[in-house]
Amino acid sequence: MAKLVNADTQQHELQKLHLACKDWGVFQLINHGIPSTSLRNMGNQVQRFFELPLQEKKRWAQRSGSLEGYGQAFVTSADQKLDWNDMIFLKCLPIQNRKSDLWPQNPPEFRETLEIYSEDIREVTISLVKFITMSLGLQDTQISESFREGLYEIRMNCYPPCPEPERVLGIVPHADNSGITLLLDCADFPGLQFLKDKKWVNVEPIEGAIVANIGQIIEVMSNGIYKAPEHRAVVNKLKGRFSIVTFCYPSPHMAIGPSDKLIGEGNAAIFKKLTHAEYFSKFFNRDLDELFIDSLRV
Ligand SMILES: O=C(O)CCC(=O)C(=O)O
Ligand SMILES: [Fe+2]
Repeated sequence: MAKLVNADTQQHELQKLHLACKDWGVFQLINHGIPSTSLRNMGNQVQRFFELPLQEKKRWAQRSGSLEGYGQAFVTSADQKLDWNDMIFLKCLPIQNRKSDLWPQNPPEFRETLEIYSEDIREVTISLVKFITMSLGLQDTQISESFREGLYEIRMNCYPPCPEPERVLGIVPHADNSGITLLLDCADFPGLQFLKDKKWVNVEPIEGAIVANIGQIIEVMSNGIYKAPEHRAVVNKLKGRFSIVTFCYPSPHMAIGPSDKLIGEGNAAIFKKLTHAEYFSKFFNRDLDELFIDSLRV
């Protein structure tokens, strides 16, 4: 990530970050420190995995009742239109959370590339969250440091070309339940869109950049100053697209609630304080007719 050198420049950059987090909840990171060759390797491994024959990919298929492994997102109702999406979802950090039987051994460098990539993403996350808390005016490093022992879960998406792209979505509109999400877009045409002022806005892929968006945990910690933006993926008639999406969560020991420094003196907490376990239990038992974020309000 760009080193912020003098105090004026730093204040100016923090103000820009503040506006990006407040008005958009999403921005593109350049000069983040991960070499572009390493991003390219990761993209290549994921593409090579998805291009394997179905029977081969199924060696790492999801087990019943879990999203981890190769497969598709949960079907939540019988009349649901399915996402035009194939994925492999793997818990990457901490290392003890890895289910190595679900980590592909084909292509042969897949595992090692993913190991390196997840460590790189963790470093970027810790510094990015530090700057995000600074842009909120918080002087503590407790939040950013909690991402050092955080959870890093990677969803690799494949959106095949679709003969009738206007009739389906790659991923239906949603906000992420993460702290932040870091997305590597492997395409050279847009597919990811964010809702801004009731309109869908394309993210134009920038070679070597990482798309960062605020997740609902940072929304809660910021007491709603920053919002987890709604987004979706659309598909293309002629071209397939891959994306590599890391959901970054703070340490499970960290409570999920508005930062103490942002409440009091006329600022009431708008979200409850929950343990990590309570937050996830609420998420997995959520009422699908209600927005998850609304169930977190006081
Ligand atoms: O692939 C994309 O562009 C979006 C993916 C996404 O939003 C997700 O996996 O949560
Ligand atoms: Fe998402």
